[in-house]
Amino acid sequence: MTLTIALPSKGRMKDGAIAVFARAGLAVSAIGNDRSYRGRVEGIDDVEVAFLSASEIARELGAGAVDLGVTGEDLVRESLVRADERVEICARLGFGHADVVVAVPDIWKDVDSMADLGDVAADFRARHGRRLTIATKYWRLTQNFFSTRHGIQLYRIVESLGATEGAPASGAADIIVDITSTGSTLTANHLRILSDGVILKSEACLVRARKPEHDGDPRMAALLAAVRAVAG
Ligand SMILES: Nc1ncnc2c1ncn2[C@@H]1O[C@H](COP(=O)(O)OP(=O)(O)OP(=O)(O)O)[C@@H](O)[C@H]1O
Ligand SMILES: O=P(O)(O)OC[C@H]1O[C@H](OP(=O)(O)OP(=O)(O)O)[C@H](O)[C@@H]1O
Repeated sequence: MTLTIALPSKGRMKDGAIAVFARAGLAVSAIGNDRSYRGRVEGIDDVEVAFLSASEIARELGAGAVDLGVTGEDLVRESLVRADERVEICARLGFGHADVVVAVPDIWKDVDSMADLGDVAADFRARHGRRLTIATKYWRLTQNFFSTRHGIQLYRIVESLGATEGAPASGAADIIVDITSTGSTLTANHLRILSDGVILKSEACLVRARKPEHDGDPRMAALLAAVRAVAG
């Protein structure tokens, strides 16, 4: 049986993933020309590479359609219900660092923590005639953090697929949940992370689909050992 490794075809994760594999002695090349979405690892015949987008890699790992993949932990935890039952994070790769955070307008001076935000949410309908709204593409992470972790139930998620930080200023939502690395987009949009508002500290990870046939497969053991030796 051929093992399939999914690597990012584009975007932030692509170069870092190829570089980690190269350091691990696994030289990845595209089959055919550079636009090809299939590749191979030089010198290893029964392993194939599929080039996919980072978010697709998370979904394909969850479905068991690929064996190993490199993608962001945020995408794994957002895309998959009970992610730890379906996949294993085998190594943290030391690039693609970004935090998924709860951020509020700077001018909300009295709101520093999730508890403060809970108070605001509880009063919101009485004050404004509607629920507190949160712009995000991270539905699952937001619901888990607000409802399960902090017991905040009175809010509404407004889906945002881009320029999320602009939502409070445009009136599309009151607050946001989004990914940040340098923090400059938040600052430019007059937003502030709550003191306990970091939902997840994400980075690029080597992730394995949990499949029984991997147990005792020397190819899987060798791939994991090689990448782990150079991770971080
Ligand atoms: N500053 C950052 N902003 C956004 N994502 C970042 C940042 N730094 C690291 N990342 C990581 O990169 C991932 C997004 O990468 P990319 O845009 O290539 O993925 P994608 O969602 O598959 O792309 P697309 O939406 O085009 O299909 C994030 O989910 C996160 O893990
Ligand atoms: O904390 P920072 O370093 O400012 O980075 C965070 C920003 O970068 C990403 O957006 P990007 O503009 O790259 O576009 P994208 O939403 O298409 O990923 C992300 O969605 C944030 O908006």
